[in-house]
Amino acid sequence: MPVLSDIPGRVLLVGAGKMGGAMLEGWLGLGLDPAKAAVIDPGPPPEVAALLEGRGVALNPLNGGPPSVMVVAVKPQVAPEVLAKVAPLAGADTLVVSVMAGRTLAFLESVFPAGTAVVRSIPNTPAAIGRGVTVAVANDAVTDVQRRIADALLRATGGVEWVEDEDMIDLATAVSGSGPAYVFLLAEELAKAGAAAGLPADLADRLARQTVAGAGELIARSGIEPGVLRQNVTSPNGTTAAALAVLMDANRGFGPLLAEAVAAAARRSRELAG
Ligand SMILES: NC(=O)C1=CN([C@@H]2O[C@H](COP(=O)(O)OP(=O)(O)OC[C@H]3O[C@@H](n4cnc5c(N)ncnc54)[C@H](O)[C@@H]3O)[C@@H](O)[C@H]2O)C=CC1
Ligand SMILES: O=C(O)[C@@H]1CCC=N1
Repeated sequence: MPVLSDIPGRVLLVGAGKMGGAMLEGWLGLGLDPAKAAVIDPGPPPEVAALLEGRGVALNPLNGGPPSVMVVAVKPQVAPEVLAKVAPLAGADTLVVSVMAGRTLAFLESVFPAGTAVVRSIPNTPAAIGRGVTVAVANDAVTDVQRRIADALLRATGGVEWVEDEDMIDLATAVSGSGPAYVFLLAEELAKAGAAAGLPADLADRLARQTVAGAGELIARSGIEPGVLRQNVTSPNGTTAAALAVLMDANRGFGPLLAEAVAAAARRSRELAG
């Protein structure tokens, strides 16, 4: 696997918000030369602006020649307008890596010259602490070397799963791309339920956060399947069994609710294709 310091030429990041900023931080942390990175963004958030200034990464450079990689991390809704402006900066050998939800390989190929190498991917926000997971698909123009470069850039924020079938990206968006929000909602609602049941609200909040964080870490570190970890909490006819009878209800439990949520997110991803 190439290390980031080996990437030839420049890496141009278009859109350095939550996701683009987290990726850039990961790249610089893993050895990408700041002089070989550049950002196009009319208004990056203050913490990203500070990172750019602190590390000497060029913001909105007027020249520099075609980058070897252009990473696109603007909102999918503004993609046509933004890409119309930045596409001319790409050269024949530029690899385009998109992290935009919904925007398809066909859309991206329509914006850049025929034959442009394009990777469509979907990361998630634990990328900010190097614990993200990204699912990626490459078009036929992507060379082996370019795929390894894309892999190294995406892997700077966590794991990477490559798929061959682009339809999997909409489904992955609904599971891992949006998934952190489902887990954060669980922490919010668990705290609320605890407070409603009579715990002091601040204690309920601390217990819920620590429970979600600790349970996630246990999955990560133990390597034990979530179903087995669940059973390890569940004493026969005990308190957990009483709660799970509600949460695992075939009609109104987590199962059917999450299936509906995942289907809604995947549908929205397909709508964003534009
Ligand atoms: N936040 C998330 O959980 C995930 C986001 N994504 C994708 O990442 C992309 C970015 O999302 P976020 O970082 O959350 O949004 P964000 O709003 O934090 O960042 C977008 C950035 O684009 C910049 N921007 C706006 N107009 C621009 C222009 N004309 N040229 C260059 N930059 C411009 C904004 O100033 C902002 O810094 C989206 O396409 C989203 O679908 C993908 C997976 C997860
Ligand atoms: O909500 C969204 O559209 C983006 C994509 C996945 C997570 N956030």
